[in-house]
Amino acid sequence: MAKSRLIGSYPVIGIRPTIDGRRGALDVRGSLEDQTMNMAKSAAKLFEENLRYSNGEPVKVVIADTTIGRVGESAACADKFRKEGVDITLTVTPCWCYGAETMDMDPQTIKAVWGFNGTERPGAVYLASVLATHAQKGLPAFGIYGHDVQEADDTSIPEDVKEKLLRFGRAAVAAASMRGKSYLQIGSVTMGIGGSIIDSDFIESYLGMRVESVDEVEIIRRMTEGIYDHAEFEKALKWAKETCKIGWDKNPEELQFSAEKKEEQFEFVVKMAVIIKELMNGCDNLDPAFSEEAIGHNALAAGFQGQRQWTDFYPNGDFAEAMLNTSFDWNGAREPYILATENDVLNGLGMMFMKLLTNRAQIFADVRTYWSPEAVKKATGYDLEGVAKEAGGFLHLINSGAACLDANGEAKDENGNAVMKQWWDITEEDQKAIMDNTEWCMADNGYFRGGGYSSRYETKAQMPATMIRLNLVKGLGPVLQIAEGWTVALPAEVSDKLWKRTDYTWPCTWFAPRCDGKEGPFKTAYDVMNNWGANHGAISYGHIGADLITMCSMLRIPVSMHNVPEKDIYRPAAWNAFGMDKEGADFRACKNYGPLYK
Ligand SMILES: C[C@H](O)[C@@H](O)[C@@H](O)C(=O)CO
Ligand SMILES: [Mn+2]
Repeated sequence: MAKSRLIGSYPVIGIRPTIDGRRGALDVRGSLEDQTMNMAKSAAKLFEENLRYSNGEPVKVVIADTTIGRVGESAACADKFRKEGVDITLTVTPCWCYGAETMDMDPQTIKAVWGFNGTERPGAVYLASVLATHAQKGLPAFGIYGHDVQEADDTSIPEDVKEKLLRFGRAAVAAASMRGKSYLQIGSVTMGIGGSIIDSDFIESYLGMRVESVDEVEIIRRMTEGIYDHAEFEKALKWAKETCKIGWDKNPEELQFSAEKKEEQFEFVVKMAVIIKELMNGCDNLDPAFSEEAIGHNALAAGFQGQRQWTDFYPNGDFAEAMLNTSFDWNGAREPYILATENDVLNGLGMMFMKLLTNRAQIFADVRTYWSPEAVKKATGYDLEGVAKEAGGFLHLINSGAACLDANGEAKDENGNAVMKQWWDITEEDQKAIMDNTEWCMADNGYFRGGGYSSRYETKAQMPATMIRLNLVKGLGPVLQIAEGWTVALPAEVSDKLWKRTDYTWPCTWFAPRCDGKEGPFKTAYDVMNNWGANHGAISYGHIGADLITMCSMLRIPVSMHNVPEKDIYRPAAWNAFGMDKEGADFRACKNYGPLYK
């Protein structure tokens, strides 16, 4: 599989088996060595078998050389972990240990502690004690304590413990993967959209990333001076000509470009995609004269201005945006890029959060329209059913460009269900089905005077989905909104009527949030939209709200709105000290701890 060229380490998980240090005639420590180290090995195996980096490789896990009974062993472990690039630690124990001596004191690591629920030794008592010490020292840690007592020789991991360990692991790997990578802004503010006014301080202090910025003229320079991988471009163009189904031209006759011009624009937009890829990740195949350009911007995510100026004059960036966000291209299945359109950096970061959590391609969309049951009935005669009916209507998610093609739902799982797969599972058959169900229509001349193409598809299947929005509020800082729900499969004639009332040549997804009918932002789909923080949403396959909540607590980004069941909310133990109202406590705790990289 094609590998991305992101430079910089991926976060390593370090397991810290802690133990009661007492020797003497009964040798308490000696009696616990095997059980303690076996816990560490079980946890390491669980992580290695279930967690992957965004490049598809299994997460690397290291275990301390010895169990940790006194501070000298804590220091030796910290030293080893520093050398191994450990960003995340899990302390495990079946017994009492001396918290302040054995805890992970590294302010930069993301921490969890698993106290074995076996009553022979007080592992749970250590857990409670060391979590209190973590709170006292301003080093919040996640606590894991199994619900049911286990036999002392039981090395299995109960399901509830597994769920917390893996949620912690996925969120911590996602959060720590951002460290040291770049967000690349191509162009600048788009049509006055606030989300495209980049806030470097937020990206640096909350995410540990840096902001890179290039003017869009850099794309023209590279085209003009041939600063791109020519073989890659030829391969991309050949693939695109064979694979992209050209749709129709909706523009008035007098504004339509000639066949030659359209052909020229198609080559232009494919070359844009190759060049933006190389801007993000560099390229080993450039002419040696371009050794500077070969380095790239080490971008984990990027944004393209997308509208306007460029699009008033040049063919648009929709092909580049759509293809880079998709789980494959002319090189086959590969790690999806994150490329936001309209330079909405906040939406691009939301897409990045969910790509890192799921290793799936992401959708960028306008939260365009709420359709009530009454409005749908009036416009189409159709009575809502299923999830759309339960949500009291649905939302039209549609934006030109940066919606991954995976979202047309043409990839199928082993049972034939529509799915947006983790990128390494995408088959040739999936790729063909996805491309066969995508058209590339001429760009709307009203919005894109410079021409180009827009990807067009409809998400025809019902799939679980999560829509988020990262907002910046002056005086408060970053907040995240989360709406779990489902894509809606509307009857073709109903979808067509509604879609035709707006941008019929753009990618279209109907979305029904999970609503509860109670007063508040999740009463109906209308309330979700009416409370949404901006014009855009980032949408992922799956119900991943709980993972997002855990990851946001690691990043100290409070969650201002969500429909995740309370039982699934998992944050550092110290959050409990900030009150019983989970949302308020989250705000107070995030404010108290502040950004990780301040
Ligand atoms: C009308 C604007 O040109 C479109 O881009 C609009 O649909 C948007 O996406 C604004 O976010
Ligand atoms: Mn938009």
